[in-house]
Amino acid sequence: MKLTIIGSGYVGLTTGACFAEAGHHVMCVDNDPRKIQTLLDGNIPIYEPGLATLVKKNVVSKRLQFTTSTEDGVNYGEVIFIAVPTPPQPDGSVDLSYIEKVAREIAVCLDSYRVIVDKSTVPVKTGERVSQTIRRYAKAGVEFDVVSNPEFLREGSAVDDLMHPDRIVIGGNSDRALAVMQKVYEPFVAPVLVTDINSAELIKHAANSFLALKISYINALSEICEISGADVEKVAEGIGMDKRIGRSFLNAGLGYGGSCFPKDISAFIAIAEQLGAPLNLLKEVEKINAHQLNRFLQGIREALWVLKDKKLAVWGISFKPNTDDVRSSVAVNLIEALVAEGAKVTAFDPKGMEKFKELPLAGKVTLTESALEAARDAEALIVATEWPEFATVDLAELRDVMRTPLIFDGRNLLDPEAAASHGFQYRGIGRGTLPGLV
Ligand SMILES: NC(=O)C1=CN([C@@H]2O[C@H](COP(=O)(O)OP(=O)(O)OC[C@H]3O[C@@H](n4cnc5c(N)ncnc54)[C@H](O)[C@@H]3O)[C@@H](O)[C@H]2O)C=CC1
Ligand SMILES: O=C(O)[C@H]1O[C@H](OP(=O)(O)OP(=O)(O)OC[C@H]2O[C@@H](n3ccc(=O)[nH]c3=O)[C@H](O)[C@@H]2O)[C@H](O)[C@@H](O)[C@@H]1O
Repeated sequence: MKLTIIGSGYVGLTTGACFAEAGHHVMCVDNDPRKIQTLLDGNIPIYEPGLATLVKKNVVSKRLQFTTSTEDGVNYGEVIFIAVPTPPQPDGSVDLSYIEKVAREIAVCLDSYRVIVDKSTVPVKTGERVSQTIRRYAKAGVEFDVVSNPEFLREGSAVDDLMHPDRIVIGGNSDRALAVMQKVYEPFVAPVLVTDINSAELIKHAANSFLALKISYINALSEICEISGADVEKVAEGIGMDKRIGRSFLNAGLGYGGSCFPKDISAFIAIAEQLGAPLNLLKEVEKINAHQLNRFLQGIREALWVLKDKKLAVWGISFKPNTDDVRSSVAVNLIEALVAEGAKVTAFDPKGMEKFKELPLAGKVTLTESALEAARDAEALIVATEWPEFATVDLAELRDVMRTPLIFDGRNLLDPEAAASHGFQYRGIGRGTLPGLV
């Protein structure tokens, strides 16, 4: 099939490449000419494991192409996916202006029947507005259907998530459009759940919110563990062994970040309130998330007494491992707080430093070539992102390069006993009874 994707960012590009890999012909559109030029030059604007190979292969086989022209895209694809940003507004609700603009842009180019699919994460009832907008701006009599097909990929494992999804959700109110969508997903072996548009939109916000709720639950427990002398890692294991609960998303840490959870949870709260069915439970999830970073910072202050002019090493800048994405990264928020208190921060991230350099904060931080280099002469080391390579660092060497042996492990990545045996004072998250506590 011929498919078009409007918005060639994280979701658009990874989805486009995977659709092409599955045998479709895909045109990816973006209104950022620099992004499209980068792609036409054979470069990939994001780091995502496996993506570069997939894009190159499908460009060579001419299954994947790039353009800045929405008109070309609308003429090309039988199905037009919308994958543009849905950023938060100051009040937490979603800025839907990108979606509305694309709806108008598609409408004026429509000449014959198309299925228009919303892949961006949007509040319930957005599909209805997209449909009304297209109808208003399109030529009289032109046929189209709007479908909601939310995306569940995770950054860092996007290619695998897209090629082998847990489920595919298709929300539509027309049999004609649903039949087209079944054809789009025919090459993928995954259960398909067909719903109405509103339910599909709601599933996306509800799924992300539930995952965030799980994280906040274990983070709230981590505080009790610290006070009572229990170990949150064991508690998570014990809870997670119950199949009804599951161990995943019970990693205590600095809280959730990234370009999706923070904005999607606040968006869900806002739309629920707007519809008259407030989700106060999620307000608590947000509070716990903010409290977790504040608590961690307080622990650093208590141990170091004064942060001003102290040299602090931070390992990890990206919002999670295996991505270069630093959008709404808790690691960045942490660095910002340390810098604001006058600390001299030295940081290293395997992939996230280039994108970090685009932020004004980067001018106030020393970036290094390696994790050990960041830790040289540091008075404390803070682990902010759980890159696997940090876990295998030679602790003896680390002890040698650091000025004073303090580790604050915001992701429970290092082995506390090994750290203690190398003379470190170690503080993790919710690891109350462990040796060598700071
Ligand atoms: N990043 C992720 O892991 C996931 C994101 N989502 C959702 O997908 C949507 C997109 O997110 P990302 O891909 O991360 O955003 P992004 O910012 O990486 O990409 C969006 C792209 O859309 C382009 N764009 C904006 N307006 C346009 C227009 N009028 N015409 C053509 N292109 C236009 C931008 O230039 C940008 O390249 C959001 O709603 C997000 O919540 C859903 C699942 C996963
Ligand atoms: O809507 C989206 O954009 C996506 O949001 C998340 O994916 P992503 O943000 O890429 O990454 P996650 O692995 O979910 O991690 C999100 C945040 O939660 C944190 N986290 C995750 C798991 C955990 O146990 N503990 C924890 O603190 C991570 O450090 C990270 O800051 C969801 O997992 C995807 O299913 C969804 O498609």
